[in-house]
Amino acid sequence: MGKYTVRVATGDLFLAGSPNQVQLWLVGEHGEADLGKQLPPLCGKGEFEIDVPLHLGRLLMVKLRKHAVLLSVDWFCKWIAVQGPGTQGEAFFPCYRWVQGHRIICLPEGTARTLSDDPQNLFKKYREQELEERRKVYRWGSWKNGLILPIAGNSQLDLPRDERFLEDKDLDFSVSLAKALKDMTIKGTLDIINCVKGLEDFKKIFPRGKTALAEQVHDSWKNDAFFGYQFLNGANPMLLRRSSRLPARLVLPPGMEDLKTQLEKELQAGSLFEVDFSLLDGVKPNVIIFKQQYVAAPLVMLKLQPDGRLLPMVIQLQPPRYGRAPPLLFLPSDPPMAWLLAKIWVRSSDFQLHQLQSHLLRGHLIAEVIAVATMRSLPSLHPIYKLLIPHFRYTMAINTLARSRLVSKCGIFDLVVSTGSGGHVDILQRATACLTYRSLCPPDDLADRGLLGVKSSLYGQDAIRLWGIISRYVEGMVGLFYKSDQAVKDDLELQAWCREMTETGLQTAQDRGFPISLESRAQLCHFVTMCTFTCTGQHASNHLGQLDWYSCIPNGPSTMRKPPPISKDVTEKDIVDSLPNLHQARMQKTITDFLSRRQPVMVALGQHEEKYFSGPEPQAVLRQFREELAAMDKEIEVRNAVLDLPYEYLRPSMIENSVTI
Ligand SMILES: CCCCC/C=C\C[C@@H](/C=C/C=C\C/C=C\CCCC(=O)O)OO
Ligand SMILES: [Fe+2]
Repeated sequence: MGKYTVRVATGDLFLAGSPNQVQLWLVGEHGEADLGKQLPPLCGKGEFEIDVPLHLGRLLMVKLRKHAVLLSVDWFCKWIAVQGPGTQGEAFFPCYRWVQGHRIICLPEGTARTLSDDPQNLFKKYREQELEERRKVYRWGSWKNGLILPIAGNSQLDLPRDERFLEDKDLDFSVSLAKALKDMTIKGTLDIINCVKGLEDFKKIFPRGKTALAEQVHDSWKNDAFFGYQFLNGANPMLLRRSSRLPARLVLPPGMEDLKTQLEKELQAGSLFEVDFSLLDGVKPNVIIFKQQYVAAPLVMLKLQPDGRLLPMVIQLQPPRYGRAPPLLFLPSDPPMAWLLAKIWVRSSDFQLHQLQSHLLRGHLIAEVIAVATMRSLPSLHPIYKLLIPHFRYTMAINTLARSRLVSKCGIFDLVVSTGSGGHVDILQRATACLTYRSLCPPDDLADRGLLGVKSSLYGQDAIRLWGIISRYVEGMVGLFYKSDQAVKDDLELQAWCREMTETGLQTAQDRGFPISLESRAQLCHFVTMCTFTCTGQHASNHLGQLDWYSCIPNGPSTMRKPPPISKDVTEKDIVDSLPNLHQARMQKTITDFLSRRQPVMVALGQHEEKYFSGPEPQAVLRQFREELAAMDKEIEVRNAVLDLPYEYLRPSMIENSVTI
């Protein structure tokens, strides 16, 4: 018994408060005290003192219930802190979610606990009730067969309120989208008088890139070294791989002996690389306003020069077909327009696989599976929940928007992308079928692609560096709560979480290397590091480059309006007639600029303010994480300062703490 001081923190945004009164209970190990209806939770922080006649002992949780006389108004509660007998300083009860309706909400004290950390089962019932409720609220949906599962819901309003954009994000997204679409409409009306007769006209109509790098793309996109560089450090660094043999599909017609000799020489030297777009082979192209669009499935062979440049050696635009003459091979020595059109076809193919496989699937959709599986399987007391929850912010919301407005029927893909109107779903299904666990873990992925130690792969260097920092952060936290491999095996909540992700969310992905159980602390750390990296660095490295590399339409055509060339007799008009028309180009630029603009409402990696963990040790681990991120950020800044083409997409200060756009 004694005097307790209670502090209540409401969300900072305007709509976070509520006029409703809130009833509080203090739950200790020896008893429970009803504090009655205390201050209405207005914005900001509230505090009150109260005498409690009972001996509560150590405080385990705070319970709260909102009372509405007339109108129930949701309240965003950040946290509650209590000081008094038995709290050893101030006990902290994290919440960081909306309090809705009149249900009693239980907020356990912030110390992370696995089931084995609760030998008296003081929290067992609470954990079970919380998960039972979460499974009702966070339900797996289904968008298309053969894909990993999304959250159920067709719009943000179908999502749990905790997953929807808060008002600042919502306002920024809506206002900037409306402005972008307005600008597109206004400039689009001028397109009636504009016409693109030559490639330079694209530059006149879309004069300036929004960044210094975008400006360089506008100037240098035709250059072979620039073309090769993009496979290392461009918008889509996920397809390049070192050749271990000449690809079977690369049939060299007679007269190409020199090329064969050069390819073999590079192969023997270990400097031959390839980018194979076979995943696009046979994808049904879109028809846009009754006009057939076109898709190809190129193969590019490149050589890594001693100076670090990656130069294209040959482009094959389509795979060989049985019973037909070998496909034409395009060479740097070909007539300039023919070679340029071949490169443009590769760029358009890269746009398709980048946006669908590298960005949407391996960034957005995997992050969503991680988020939904966690919300369905780990209670808020669990250390892995506390570790991962900051990396889920807005992901379900942005993906629901993508499914309803981007890859939906009559969405952006149908309107302006050559793989729209169903081809995009086919590509997602094919990409899902070959999605491996190793490919989501840069140390394994880069090893498998022969990119470890390649100095000109800045993406690779930064990805490995960031993976290491995240890995140490995860190990630091896991080490606090799991003292043996057996403790990992014995954690039934953790095992259920892993299985829910792999078997349900990822749709029996154990066939592709994903674990369905966690047998050791090392395996747990690797898995949680993959989750954290995917929600942060993986998405950022495939999202941020759009602004730089796709603002120059010929460098990333979202569609092609003529079939791939079957001769080298190519004119500039053939190229212009193949590229997106002005309306398509303007829409592409509008959407990619809108999506990839630097987000004003943004939490950078590791910089979340929410305090989910109580206790000095987890805070120390988080502090160390932030120090390592800051060091990496500074070193990238110094490195980039002397580079003609700076690589920024894995700079910690540029990486969002979750997938939010
Ligand atoms: C043409 C670019 C396509 C990029 C697709 C890749 C990943 C998904 C993207 C998320 C987008 C989410 C929502 C988009 C919402 C609205 C776009 C405007 C459509 C409209 O005008 O209705 O990653 O950033
Ligand atoms: Fe994105």
